[in-house]
Amino acid sequence: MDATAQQGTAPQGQDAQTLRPARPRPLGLAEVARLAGGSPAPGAAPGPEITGVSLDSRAARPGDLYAALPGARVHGARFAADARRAGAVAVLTDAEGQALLEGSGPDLPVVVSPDPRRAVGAIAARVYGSQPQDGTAPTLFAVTGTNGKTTTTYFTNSLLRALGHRTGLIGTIEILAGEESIPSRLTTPEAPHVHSLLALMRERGITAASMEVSSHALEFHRVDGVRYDVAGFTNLTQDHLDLHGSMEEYFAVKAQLFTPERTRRAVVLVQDADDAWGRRAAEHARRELGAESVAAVALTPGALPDPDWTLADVARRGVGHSFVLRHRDGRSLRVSTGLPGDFNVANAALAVLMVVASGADLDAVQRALDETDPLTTDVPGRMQLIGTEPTAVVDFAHNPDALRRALAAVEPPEGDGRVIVVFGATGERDRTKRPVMGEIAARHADVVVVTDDDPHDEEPAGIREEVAAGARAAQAAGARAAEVLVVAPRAEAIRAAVAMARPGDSVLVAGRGHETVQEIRGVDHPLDDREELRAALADAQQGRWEDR
Ligand SMILES: CC(=O)N[C@H]1[C@@H](OP(=O)(O)OP(=O)(O)OC[C@H]2O[C@@H](n3ccc(=O)[nH]c3=O)[C@H](O)[C@@H]2O)O[C@H](CO)[C@@H](O)[C@@H]1O[C@H](C)C(=O)N[C@@H](C)C(=O)N[C@H](CCC(=O)O)C(=O)O
Ligand SMILES: Nc1ncnc2c1ncn2[C@@H]1O[C@H](COP(=O)(O)OP(=O)(O)OP(=O)(O)O)[C@@H](O)[C@H]1O
Repeated sequence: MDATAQQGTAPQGQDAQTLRPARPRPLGLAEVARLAGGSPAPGAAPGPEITGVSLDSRAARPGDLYAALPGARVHGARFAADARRAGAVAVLTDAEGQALLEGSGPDLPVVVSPDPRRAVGAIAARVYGSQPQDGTAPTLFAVTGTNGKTTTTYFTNSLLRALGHRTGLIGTIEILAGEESIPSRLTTPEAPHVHSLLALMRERGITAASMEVSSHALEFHRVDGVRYDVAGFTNLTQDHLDLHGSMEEYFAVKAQLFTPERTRRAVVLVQDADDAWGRRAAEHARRELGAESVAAVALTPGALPDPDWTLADVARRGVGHSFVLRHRDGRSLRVSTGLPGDFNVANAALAVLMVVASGADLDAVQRALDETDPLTTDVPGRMQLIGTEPTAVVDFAHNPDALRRALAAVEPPEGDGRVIVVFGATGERDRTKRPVMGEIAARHADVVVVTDDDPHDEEPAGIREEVAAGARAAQAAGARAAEVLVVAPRAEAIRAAVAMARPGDSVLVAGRGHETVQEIRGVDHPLDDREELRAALADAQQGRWEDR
């Protein structure tokens, strides 16, 4: 999977980078310097007021402050001349950037800050007026956690719409700030885009918005200057250790969202008594925000000693589930979702309780749930059912926990069908999860077909081998898988899986979900798992007819 894949159906040229609110609030450089905790560089002319912010020269617009940030590969100061050509009127940078600009930099006023990335959010919030305290800003929901963010934001949005809101959305699949879908390149956009989108939503009369907040977003200050009305925590399991180094650090970054600076209220899911991260998230949120501002949710009995809400009466309803949410004061809600997987029970519970935490009337929420079934909304590439004989599902599971749960969700009910899984691992990202995912596949599937995900600049065969090694080791230790195959390219692997499948089997194509391009050595190749799976199923069907 690759969060940078382009999606959506917006008119050409519209994306989070180009959309800006119509009425920015011009800001003088002295104020910029104050917000940045820095100072205008010696000798800099007072400079004009800024009307926008960009941290990428390629997205700079006339009147912008160009934030020239130190990057992993290069310092943004190297692109200050490009930003100026695009119309930027001032530069915000650090001491290293200032040194780079001296002599060869463009003739623009420079504000020097000890930590310019940290300042961008506050400046963008001011210049775009993204969250004024006059009641015109949309009620804002954030969802964080390793898995379930996209699904939960779609559920939240759908329920809010059922309650009569005009809604906005910012996430991995798309951005909705009006009628059209805007392509999304990141799960959480950069701070200037977050603030400009929130301001745009306000201008467009959107009354409630949900957004995904990734750990990258918190680490890179992308949501600084935003205060949410309700923040939700789905779960924490292994992912992104390449960025965070350890689970402890990963948790610490996520926990930042549950502080008074960033949210008024919180809803935290705790899976079971072994869910140490969920418990810690609940304790942390209660400590930071006050117990009365936190709804801690026990998804199973004993998950928490003192839950605010508990989940009860979970029952299958079609491919999905129905369940009841009970508050310790006796209030309750009947909820159902048509999306498969026990994890979608958790996502649905979180969405409903976030809306309740925002102040929605419980009876109105119950009516909306009963009358419009809002949690049966489609979520592209998330447990998306492509065929029924065999059961053929495309899912975005791209880390160990998600893969394990997605495999459990496609288990044939009678137990006589097989589970066939096709998946790979992303190049240049968390290598430690490759053998772990291989092992999980071998333990929960009968046939494992290892293939490519987004290799990026890494050698694909090596990635496949690391995944397959985990599967084979588990197989040797007696795991369920009868076969472990390595097939590339991915379209071939999908065909191979479908060719093997009998009508009672399940085929899960995991890892890429809604994505429509595969990036190999800097080149995007069109590839949509849903189309490939559909085509393979149609061909197999045709073959069966011809054999008759
Ligand atoms: C690993 C990571 O997150 N990197 C982020 C980081 O990039 P970087 O430090 O490598 O930047 P760089 O290429 O060295 O460039 C330095 C600076 O020069 C600027 N620049 C660069 C070139 C140019 O022509 N003009 C220009 O202005 C860049 O905008 C940057 O500010 O800073 C950039 C902006 O300052 C981010 O856009 C970039 O995110 C990249 C695009 C990315 O792909 N991030 C992914 C991993 C990500 O954030 N994913 C999470 C979700 C993950 C998940 O849950 O699965 C997400 O929220 O999407
Ligand atoms: N609550 C959950 N717990 C565990 N796994 C989940 C949960 N919800 C969804 N999943 C699995 O994780 C995959 C990704 O789901 P979703 O896109 O909703 O999460 P996400 O947090 O937005 O992921 P990403 O940040 O990578 O975009 C799904 O396709 C499914 O396999």
